[in-house]
Amino acid sequence: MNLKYLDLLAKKYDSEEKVATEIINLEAILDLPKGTEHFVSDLHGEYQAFQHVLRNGSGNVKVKIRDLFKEELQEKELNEFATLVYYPEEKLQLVKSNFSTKKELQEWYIEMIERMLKLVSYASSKYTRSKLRKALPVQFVYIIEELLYKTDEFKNKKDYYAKMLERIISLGQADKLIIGLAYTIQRLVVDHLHVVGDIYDRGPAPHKIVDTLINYHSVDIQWGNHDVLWLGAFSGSKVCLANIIRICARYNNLDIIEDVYGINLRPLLNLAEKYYDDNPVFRPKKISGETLTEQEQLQITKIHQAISIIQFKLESPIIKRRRCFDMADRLLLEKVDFDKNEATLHGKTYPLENACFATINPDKPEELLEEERLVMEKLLFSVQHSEKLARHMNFLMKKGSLYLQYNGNLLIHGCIPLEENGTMKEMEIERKAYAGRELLDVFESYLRYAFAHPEETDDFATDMVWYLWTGENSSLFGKREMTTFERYFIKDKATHKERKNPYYYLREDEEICRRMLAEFDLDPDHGRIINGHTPVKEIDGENPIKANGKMLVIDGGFSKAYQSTTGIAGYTLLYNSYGMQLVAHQLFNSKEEVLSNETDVLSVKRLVDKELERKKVRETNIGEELLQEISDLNSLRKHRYMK
Ligand SMILES: O=P(O)(O)OC[C@H]1O[C@](O)(COP(=O)(O)O)[C@@H](O)[C@@H]1O
Ligand SMILES: [Mn+2]
Repeated sequence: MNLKYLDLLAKKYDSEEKVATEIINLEAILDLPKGTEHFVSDLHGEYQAFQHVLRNGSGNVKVKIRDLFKEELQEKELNEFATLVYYPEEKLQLVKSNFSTKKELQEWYIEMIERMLKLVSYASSKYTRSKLRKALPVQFVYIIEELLYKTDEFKNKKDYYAKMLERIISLGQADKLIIGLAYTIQRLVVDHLHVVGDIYDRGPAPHKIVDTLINYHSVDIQWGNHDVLWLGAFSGSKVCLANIIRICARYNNLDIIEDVYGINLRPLLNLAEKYYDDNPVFRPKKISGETLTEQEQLQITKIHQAISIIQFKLESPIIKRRRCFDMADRLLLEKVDFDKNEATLHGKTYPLENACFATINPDKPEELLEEERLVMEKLLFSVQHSEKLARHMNFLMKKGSLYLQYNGNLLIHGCIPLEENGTMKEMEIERKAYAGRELLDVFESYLRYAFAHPEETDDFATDMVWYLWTGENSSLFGKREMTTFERYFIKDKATHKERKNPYYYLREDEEICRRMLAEFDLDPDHGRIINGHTPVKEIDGENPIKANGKMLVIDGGFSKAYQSTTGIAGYTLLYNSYGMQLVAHQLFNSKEEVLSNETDVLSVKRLVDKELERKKVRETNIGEELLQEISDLNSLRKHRYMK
């Protein structure tokens, strides 16, 4: 063992007793049941729905409430109490106005605080006291601990506890205590959160999701193609930047760019006003509940066209300079006959609809107008100087990766590109062929390089980030082509098809999933692959549990825009010491609805697997780290203290 390291360790544990105490503590933790993991994916800016799933722990809070109180409370009371735990601030306001006397309110407070304490105690039963302490609201740690650990066998302290509760109320602290306890409960029911990609795009508040994650006690992220698009823009890729603005315009979310991240869209708007007019296919999508004036709609429609054309222009030079991307068939502007207004794709000629090509020079279709070039320069400058975006993107980098092996499972947003015959698909990058895990590692190293060098905007690494968004071999995209251009301009739906990588049907095959797990050094007998990215169409009877349980697809579509195709409002997954459960969530409208109706959004659980023996911390990733720490401490003990 490295002596310097032992010296360092000896500073922290400077007596034999301290070493022994820590060893005993860590060994005890190893035998505790494994903490609950919570998996979510494809949040797509749906902050409120995400909040709801977090707050109810995918139904876990309700289960615990039921376990504890089903004998003494009616269904209605159980629901009311659950709502108080999910949304304490709002619920307190609603309830308090119902009481006519102070006494009634006081009794209610006492009852709620006692129930909450019971729930905290139950939800924390598999944690150490020290871990629970960290989850308690700091300002009330002392009081809560006193109340939680009241061992009042001799009834000596009865008055003492009653007095304490009374004083909490009379000193006006009851609301704060209830709120603090509610958040403690939310935190205790989930030990660790995995976000399997696609936080950004389509929905209105991805930034609020990221802020929530930044404050979350324990989380990791597997980037989705949409997240990588934002990372790409921040890393200097103008084509990624054009894409994020295009998608925000399409879904009427430009305020994320302007108001949230402080990026000035005025230059783009000026350009758009100059060259574009109304165009039905570029009108912002209408998601229920939103109202826009005609003028606002028109403005967005123009911006949407301006940025889409810039995007298509920016794609061409990249495709040309990066032969290994093998995307020549996506040089779409070159396939257009601007006089006849038609395009020839794969030997077939199609008329173009909704044309808006005023800024295109037919002889050099990829060339940006000077005005367009300047707009993009300015946009990139503000993107790279937005403090808030920097904070959010840095967080995505710090907590994120392309894939993750965690407690025996493989978490990945999209796919592992495969050939039809099930072998790993190769891609040649800078004269070397990569496939499977190696390919993903290479992708990730380019992304990290691009992010670390935002001033390099046209280098290979930055282009590669765009490839991760849209390239055939991208593990995040997993389709042969992205037919954005065709969907805007060609009527024939056959051209809109995006052919999926064979992975998407081969993943039904257990043997293939086993091989992929082995590729990532995971045990095929116990591991599973957890995917997001492709909405599971419950409506059509699609099953999210595939390959005999080796493959779980949890994109049920938080995205409002996609709910009509999936029929539900998202899947999440829970993995506790007893096994794994898939949770299907019914449509979530708003927290106001939950608060007023007391109806929790229905969550249907499906057992994926039941552990024969309760899983312990010892068998987890954290367990492995603890075992290493214990072995280090034992060395310290041997070499420093046993003389
Ligand atoms: O529905 P929209 O906004 O047009 O987006 C469609 C595009 O989104 C994609 O599905 C990628 O987004 P997802 O990762 O959410 O599937 C592309 O394949 C497709 O071209
Ligand atoms: Mn995706």
